[in-house]
Amino acid sequence: MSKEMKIKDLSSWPIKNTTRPLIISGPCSAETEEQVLTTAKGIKAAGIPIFRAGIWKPRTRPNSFEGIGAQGLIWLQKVKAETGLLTATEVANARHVELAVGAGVDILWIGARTTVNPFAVQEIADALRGKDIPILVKNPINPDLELWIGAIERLYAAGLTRIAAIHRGFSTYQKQKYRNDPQWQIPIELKRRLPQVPLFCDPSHITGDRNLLDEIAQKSMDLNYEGLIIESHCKPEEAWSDAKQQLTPQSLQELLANLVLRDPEANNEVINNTLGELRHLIDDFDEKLLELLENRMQIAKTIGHYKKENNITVLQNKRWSEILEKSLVQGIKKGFSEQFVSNLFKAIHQESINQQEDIMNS
Ligand SMILES: O=C(O)C(=O)C[C@]1(C(=O)O)C=C[C@@H](O)C=C1
Repeated sequence: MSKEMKIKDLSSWPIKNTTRPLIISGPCSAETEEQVLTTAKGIKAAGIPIFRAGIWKPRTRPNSFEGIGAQGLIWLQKVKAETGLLTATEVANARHVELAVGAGVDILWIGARTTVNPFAVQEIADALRGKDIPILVKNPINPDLELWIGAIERLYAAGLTRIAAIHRGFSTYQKQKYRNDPQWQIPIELKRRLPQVPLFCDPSHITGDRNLLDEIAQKSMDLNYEGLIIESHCKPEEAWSDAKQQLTPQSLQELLANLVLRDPEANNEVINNTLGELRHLIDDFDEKLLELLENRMQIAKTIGHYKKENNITVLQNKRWSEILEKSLVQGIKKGFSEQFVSNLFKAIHQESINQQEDIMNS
């Protein structure tokens, strides 16, 4: 179903100017009427067209602030009336949909903790049947592309056509540089599979740190994302949730002004020819890489037959450790990341194991 989904681009959203990147910003949570309206005025002054605020907050621990609830929707109505901004909020069940749509919220999003649950997504899709409101789907907290696509398909099947995706990173067990691991290959694969779905980056949730927002926002622009959803607050350090990752509308305006926007494609013959020649060289190397891998695999298969005849196990842990360690040293010297060399050789080794297993069992 994915390929055939006729999802409309951002020009179909009720916004006058959808030049890339489309920005959605506002506080993590609506806290007070004053905080919502003051932040919204800052967002308006920063030239941002869509104001976001969490009304219902799914929090990891029950003693955290879990959102102001439905009364916050009245504040969003005031934002609309006083600033003309479009409003957006998160929905996690049919009741949220009913209340948010009833209050005139313009855009909805489904959070990462909801995308993981097909029952919840289906409930939201059913509640939205017949209402083609723009909706954004955050990636699930676990790195499962199929769940992310599945949520988009459920909404599309309910008749929604203005669906976008939000990349907010993936939960990790150990604390790393970022709060949520970006795992860029997953949104890149989403773009390959569903090129028609506009993709937003959420640097606030990826980084968890306002000092790191700019590098993630820039990277997402270099990967050709269509939009950014970034949390902002009139007094970020006093925020009731996610205080470290929010920034003032003024700082956000500076961050956006510093983004370098590059063209998705070259529309100049000289550039296209040069790229064409270089890509030709890449094609040649890719072919050679596959030939080399084929030759390597021939040897692994010969070893497989020999192991079978002599009743030796497929996995040779000591030899495999030697290969990995030596390749890491050599690969890092050549300027590759440890992660890349490790992933590459693990994939090669796994394929060797699979092919030797076939030989053993044939
Ligand atoms: O050295 C071997 O015994 C092999 O079968 C080759 C090979 C490899 O592909 O590098 C494959 C499986 C073993 O676990 C170790 C290494």
